Amino acid sequence: MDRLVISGGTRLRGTIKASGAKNAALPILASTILGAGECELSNVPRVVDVVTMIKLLNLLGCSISQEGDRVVAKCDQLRSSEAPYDLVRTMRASILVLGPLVARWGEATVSLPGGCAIGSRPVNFHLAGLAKLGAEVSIEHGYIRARASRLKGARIYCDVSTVTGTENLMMAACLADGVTVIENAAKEPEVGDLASFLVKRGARIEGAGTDVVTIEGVGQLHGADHEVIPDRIETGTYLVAGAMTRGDVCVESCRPDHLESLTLKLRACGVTVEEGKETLRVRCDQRPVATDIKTGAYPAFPTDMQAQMVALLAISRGTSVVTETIFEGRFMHIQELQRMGADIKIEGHHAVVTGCERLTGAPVMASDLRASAGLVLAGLAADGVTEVSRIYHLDRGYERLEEKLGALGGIIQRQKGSQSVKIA
Ligand SMILES: CC(=O)N[C@H]1[C@@H](OP(=O)(O)OP(=O)(O)OC[C@H]2O[C@@H](n3ccc(=O)[nH]c3=O)[C@H](O)[C@@H]2O)O[C@H](CO)[C@@H](O)[C@@H]1O
Ligand SMILES: C=C(OP(=O)(O)O)C(=O)O
Repeated sequence: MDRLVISGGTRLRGTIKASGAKNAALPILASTILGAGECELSNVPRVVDVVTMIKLLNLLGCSISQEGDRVVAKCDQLRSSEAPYDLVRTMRASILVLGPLVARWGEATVSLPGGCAIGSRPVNFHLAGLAKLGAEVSIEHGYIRARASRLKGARIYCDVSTVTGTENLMMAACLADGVTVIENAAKEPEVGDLASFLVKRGARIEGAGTDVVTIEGVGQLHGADHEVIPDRIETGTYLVAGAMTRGDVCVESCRPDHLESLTLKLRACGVTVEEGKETLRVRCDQRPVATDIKTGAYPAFPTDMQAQMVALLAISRGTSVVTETIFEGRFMHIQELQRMGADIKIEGHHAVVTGCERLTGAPVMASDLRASAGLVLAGLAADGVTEVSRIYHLDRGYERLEEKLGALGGIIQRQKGSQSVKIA
């Protein structure tokens, strides 16, 4: 298994470009099932989750090819309506083929996503919503089975705002008879990006990006071209890296308006943040100061940036309270940060972080995608060498991470399998 070996203590400086958003590209790719006609997508990140989604769609009968950041997709016929456990267990977002398959082909068999290191992640709202749209839904032998000769528009209220749940139901409703209204819909920018793509393909959707989305079903969707929005979590990760290493980092081709909850908190920590139209630059020449963080649904502070901010607060002046409200098991990075000298106590869904002057490099183990990112940032700011193992989690969602950090002056190398790397 690959590991990252990081020699900490270098101030990161320079400019890098944001990649396309994984969490927008995945539902957009899944939505290609909804109609015939070629779709050309650009700014698609080259990450393992995208490769997995393309593999799954090809298995179902779509024809998808990727070259660089461009993907050409066509879905004229279906070979299978089953998303097998082997693929779904590696990527929870595979659940996103459920709504499109039922809507276009009348049936779907999708493995229930496996357990995940960030807590229980039920899909009950996806299933209840599909049932409201008239699908017959059951769970058999670990698989969700859904059938409907034609879905029918309905009013769907989600008790909790769910990102992939909203996306699944919005896609399904595009081909339903009549009007669907999703209430307490997720407002994340990735939901809005999916809706823009669907509208280009002939869907009738209003209100995406607000908590009430209205979809009027149409007979079919056609092909369209689309550029995926920049990845706000990847952007945020590099900004926090700049701040933690007392550096000067600029991320280009990003969306500052999608990152306001983060830039507000970075400023509260004493970091200088400059916003351009499509750029964000952070500068920090002293120890950041403590601030409290509470994760929540967009536009609140993203849970996907929590681990990275905990790493920053671990070296800040003062004590911060970090409250995780979305996933109960999303503090796995804390135990590893403690191994690097961080002073953090977990009290239920709060982490009390008392900043220390310096972290010290150590071997640490990644438990999920953003926990891994938090550990990499801690390693960049720490004294000495940090080895982050199980980085297959990182590869799910960060494109060319070592290359981008290396371009900023970070000393970071990938160690393949049992190979050992010496860092001067
Ligand atoms: C591929 C993708 O876009 N992943 C993102 C998506 O995940 P994902 O869409 O899985 O997360 P949700 O928005 O669904 O989860 C939000 C909350 O709702 C709960 N819930 C969700 C669905 C359901 O049927 N029942 C239920 O109880 C979850 O347990 C969680 O507590 O949003 C999360 C929250 O911003 C992010 O961390 C993930 O990066
Ligand atoms: C949790 C994440 O992804 P997923 O929902 O695909 O597990 C993430 O992107 O941080």
